[in-house]
Formats: sequence, structure tokens, C-alpha cells
Amino acid sequence: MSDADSRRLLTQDQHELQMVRIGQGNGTSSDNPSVDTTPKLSKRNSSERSLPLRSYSKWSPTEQGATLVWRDLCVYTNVGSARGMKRIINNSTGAVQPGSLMALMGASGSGKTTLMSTLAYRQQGGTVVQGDILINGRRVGPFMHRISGYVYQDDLFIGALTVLEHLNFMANLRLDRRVSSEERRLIIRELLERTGLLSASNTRIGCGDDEKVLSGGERKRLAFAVELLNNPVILFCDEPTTGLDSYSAQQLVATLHELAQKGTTILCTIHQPSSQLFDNFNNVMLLADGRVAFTGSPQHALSFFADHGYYCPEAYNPADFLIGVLATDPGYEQASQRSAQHLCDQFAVSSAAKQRDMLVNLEIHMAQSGNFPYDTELDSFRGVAWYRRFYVVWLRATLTLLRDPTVQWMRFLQKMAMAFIIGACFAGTTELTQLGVQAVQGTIFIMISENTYHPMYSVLNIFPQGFPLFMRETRSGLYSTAQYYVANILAMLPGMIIEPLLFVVICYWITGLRATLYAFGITAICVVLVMNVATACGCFFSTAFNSVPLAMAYLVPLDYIIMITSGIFIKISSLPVAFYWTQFLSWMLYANEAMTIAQWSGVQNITCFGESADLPCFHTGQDVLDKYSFSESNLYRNLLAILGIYFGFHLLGYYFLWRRARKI
Ligand SMILES: Nc1ncnc2c1ncn2[C@@H]1O[C@H](COP(=O)(O)OP(=O)(O)OP(=O)(O)O)[C@@H](O)[C@H]1O
Repeated sequence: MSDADSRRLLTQDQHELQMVRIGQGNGTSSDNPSVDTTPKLSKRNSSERSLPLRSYSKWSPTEQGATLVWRDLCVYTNVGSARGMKRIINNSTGAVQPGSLMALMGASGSGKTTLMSTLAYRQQGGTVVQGDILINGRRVGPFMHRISGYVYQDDLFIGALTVLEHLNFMANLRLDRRVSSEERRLIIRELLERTGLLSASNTRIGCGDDEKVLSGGERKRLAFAVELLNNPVILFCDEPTTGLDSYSAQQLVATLHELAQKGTTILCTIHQPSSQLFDNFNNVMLLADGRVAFTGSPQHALSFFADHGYYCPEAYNPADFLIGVLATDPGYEQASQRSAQHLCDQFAVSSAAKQRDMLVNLEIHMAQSGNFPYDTELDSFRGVAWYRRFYVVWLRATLTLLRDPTVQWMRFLQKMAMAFIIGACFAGTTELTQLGVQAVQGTIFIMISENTYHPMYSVLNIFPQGFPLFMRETRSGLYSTAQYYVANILAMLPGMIIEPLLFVVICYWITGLRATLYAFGITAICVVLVMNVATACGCFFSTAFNSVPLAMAYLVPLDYIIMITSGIFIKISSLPVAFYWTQFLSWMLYANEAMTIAQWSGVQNITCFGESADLPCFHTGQDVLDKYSFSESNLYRNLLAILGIYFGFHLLGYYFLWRRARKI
């Protein structure tokens, strides 16, 4: 019998629904909730899981396990100013108890990810949540990041790191500050063993085109290992088996089952699990278009569907059957939506729904009537100090830079090659003659532009590329936007000093510019500042725009403005009034003036053209400075101005990153 046929079979006689217990094996024995009869559920001892209701005396998910309930939950998302808000989750009510492994299933687009991320307090920015979500009677809040783990559908890692390094960084950011480094090492080792990653601990995670990278299954297991670091009492997994072969998927779900048996509450969205995989779940919630079509045990799901005319054929995968009934058939959209909605209506008035509501109402009642301190357990956690977080983020950014040849080494080699080429082109031309003046000014301009354009464009990708991971980690409270931004800038800084310095050393001496320590020092300082300010400008554009092409589209006109006002192409005093302000942004102008002063200050003996006394001639360095409207007294002002622009761009860069992080 085909799936479509089975879906259309109507029931002959309606069975009375069996009472569905929410949380198989967990009897709701506490009829008198005022008595604290709950045994302390050591999270790691499944034999003590007989009583699901928490104690009334205190709030302690670690001891009692986490009971997650939600009632009348609606989630709306903003779909643009013209279309307003779209309801994605529609009056959903449900409960998951300690020790249960619940599968959240439904057709694609039914709202599984949205529901789960909302329950985990990790919903997208711009969504509006209505209704109650409680953990052991306490409304969910930022504390969820501390007591829960969330394995995302798409794994995001820094490919340059090894498995062990990644776990170390995460342990440093997530674990209590009092966990010693030896304990941390043992925790990581245990997790590597548990997730079968021990042999891959020194393998680079990789990012696809690397030679040695983790397989899809290993990446998934690494994502799990990270989430298990701080021993979460509740674990959310978004399609953890997608992309895995059946053996890896089976192993992964078996690990989840084991975890659940030890008392962890697990909620897991899953796509078309095999029958064998499906057997591991002791609870299932079925969604159709944001509504709950069923919640309870998988066996009861099948009998509920059968009661309403949908028989699962023998030897047919029950998970496929349940999802198939709720899915929209192409060509029969309205009919299949109507039948799914009908099932949702039937479930809403079923005894299974009433049983679920009892537990949910009891938890909400306890939340409203209970009078016990909530924060005692959370207060005992000591997060990592801010400077330690900063150090870890900086170290990670530095390692990433060092290991990514396209960011650091290629650029470095290219810069050295350019220094030799420029030096060779101008070698022997920078004499104290009229032609020498042109050659010196040309060398200065080339040195400035070489250290402006390439660095500026090469960092455009830095923030967009790391943005998804940054968002995920910053939302989990691992670090702040400021820590991330400054750590990344500081990680780049050594390269941004060493690279231009080597460039100047090579280029300056090959071209034969003015051989005094003063002139060389000022030139070197200017070139270092120019490279840093250009990078700061690139960072600003990379945080202000969503994509590199968009950032480039706006950066190119700015480049021209800065170049035109560099003092080489037009005398600044003759700029049209409308463009007069542009010179204040031009670090090329400030650097050009400072480097020109360093080359020509105090020079008295420039040789004139021999042939004609009528030709214009620079006799002294002052003549050269006058030609460009430069003034010796501006030297230090120029250096300070470049520094000012540098900080200005970074402040703007930080501001835009902060703004984007807040919006999403
Ligand atoms: N930010 C958003 N803006 C507009 N629509 C959204 C947004 N987020 C989710 N949706 C819509 O809400 C519905 C539910 O999305 P969700 O990702 O929760 O479904 P899902 O069941 O997890 O799907 P899948 O199994 O394919 O991952 C989809 O129709 C989706 O297009």
C-alpha cells in the first residue's frame, strides 16, 4: 500500500483514545504538590527518575533535572514592513521531562527550528514571542545559555583549528573559572572518548577544500562535544542526523538516548528517521504549519492517527508515515492542509492533550504559587573573567591568521616583492635634481598607495566571513562584541607593523631616499600608520555592509576621493569649495605631507636644469614644500591626524558590528 493510499484510509470505527502519559516511565505521582516528595534526581542516575515533578523547596535543574513546559506559545517573525508579522508557531503547548528524548517532527517548514530555538531562548532577532515557557517553573531567560546546550543544524567552526584546540578554546570560554586546567584537560579527554573523536583530536577541522578535514559525522560529533562541555541539563539538537550515514546517525541517537537515560532532557528536531532510529525516542511532538498535531509516545501517535483514519501500513517506517500524513502533497495543497489542520483540531480536544495540559498547568501553577529563591544555583557559577575571555578570543584570532596563508603569508610575500620592484624602478633616480624631486615624490606616493589599497581591500572579508560564528557565540554569551572586535584588530596588529616596516626598509634603501635616521624614521612611522589606517577603513566597511561586493561598491568612490586629495594630483588650496572637506579624511594627504617634509626639510642644494634659466626650478627643499602647499610645522599634526582617523574608523567599525549583532 502506498503512502498516499494509507493517508486516505478513513477509520471504520473510532477507537477511544488511550490516556497518553507525557514522559514515558515517569509517573506523575505527586498528587499533593505541597510536599517535597521528589527524590534528588542525580542527573546521572536514571534509576532515580521515577518521580518527574521537581521539589518545591528550591529551583535546581542540576539536581532535579529540567522539566521544560510551554503553553499557548505563538512566535511571529517580521517579514518586512509591507507584509508585517507572520505567525510561525501557532498556540503550541507541550512538555518535556528529565530523562526523556523527544523528537520534534513535521514536514519541512512546519516550524520545528523556530519552536526549538524559541524554547531554548535562542530565537532569531526580530521575532516576537507570546506565551509561557518555563524550566522547572521558572520563565526562560539568558540563564538558558548556561544550563542548556544547542546543537545547530549547520556546524560553524574555524577551519584552521584542530579538534583539540577548538575544544580547549570552548572549555576556556564556557567552564566555570574555578575548573583547574588539569580538570579541564580531563573533561576534554572524556568528551573526546565519548564522542569517538580521540583519534582525530589533532586533525584540523578544515573548511572543505583543505586536504585533511573532519568528515561530516566527525564535525557533528565535535559540535556535540562542545555542547556537552558544561554538562547541560537540557539539550536541544536541530536535525543532528542530517547528512550522516545511517550508521553514524544510529550511533549519534544512541548517544543521545544514553544521555537522556542519565537524566538529561533532550529535544531534537529530526527529518525522516529510520524505524530503528525512531525507536530510541520515547516522546514525539508532531507539527503541522506551526500547530501541534500530536504529542506523546510514538506508539500513541500511530494509534491516534489510526483513530482518525490514517493507518500506518505494516512494514512501513512509522516516522515517514507520520510526517507524510502532515505534509502538503503537491497538487493537493488545500486538501492536505485541511486534513493536517483537522488532525491538529482533533488533537487539541483529545485526552492526550488534556494529560499534557495537566502537567503544563501544574508547572505553571507551581511557578505562580511557589516561593523559593531561583538564583541560588545559577549564582554559584563563576564565569570566566573578561580579560581571560579576551585573551582566548585574541589567541584564536591570531592562530587563525597565522594558519591562513591567504590572509597573512601571501600578503606578506607579495608586499616584499613589491618593495623590491618599486625599489628597483626608482633606484638611482632620487638625486637632488629637478628630475630627482619628481622621483622622490613619486616614490612617496607609490609607498603610500601600496600600503593603502591592498591592505584595505584584503580585510573586507574578515568580519562578514566570521559573522555567523560570531553571532552564535556572542548570543551564547561567550564574549562581547567589543572583545571580539578588539581581539581581531589586535591579532592583525603585529602583521600590520612588521609588514610595512620590512617594506620600508627594503624600498627606502634601494631607491636611495634621504639617508638620515630622521627621514627614515618619519617615513617608516608614516607607512606603518598608513597601512593601519587603511586596514581600519577596510574593517569599517566590512562591518557596515553585509557582503564584500557591496562594501567594495562604496569603498571605490572613497578611494578616489582620498587619492585625489593626496596632494599629488591637485594643489589642496585649489580644491573646489564643495570638496574642501574631503582633505580632512585623506590619510594619503597627511602621510604625503609628513613624508615630503622628512625628505625636503632643510635641503638647500637642489640642482637646476642646466639648459635654460627660464625653466621653473626648485632650489631648496622649501621650494618643493611650497609647490605642494605643505608646511614644515604640520609634521606632527599630520601624524596625529592619521592616528585620529585610525581610531575613528575603528570606532565606526565597532559600532556597525554591534548594531548588526543587535539586529539579528
Ligand atoms: N526570519 C524569517 N522570516 C520569514 N519567514 C521565516 C523566518 N524564519 C522562519 N520562517 C518561515 O517559518 C516557517 C518555519 O520555519 P522553520 O525553519 O522553523 O521550519 P522547519 O520545520 O525547521 O523547516 P526545515 O525542516 O526545512 O528546517 C517556514 O515557512 C519559514 O520560511
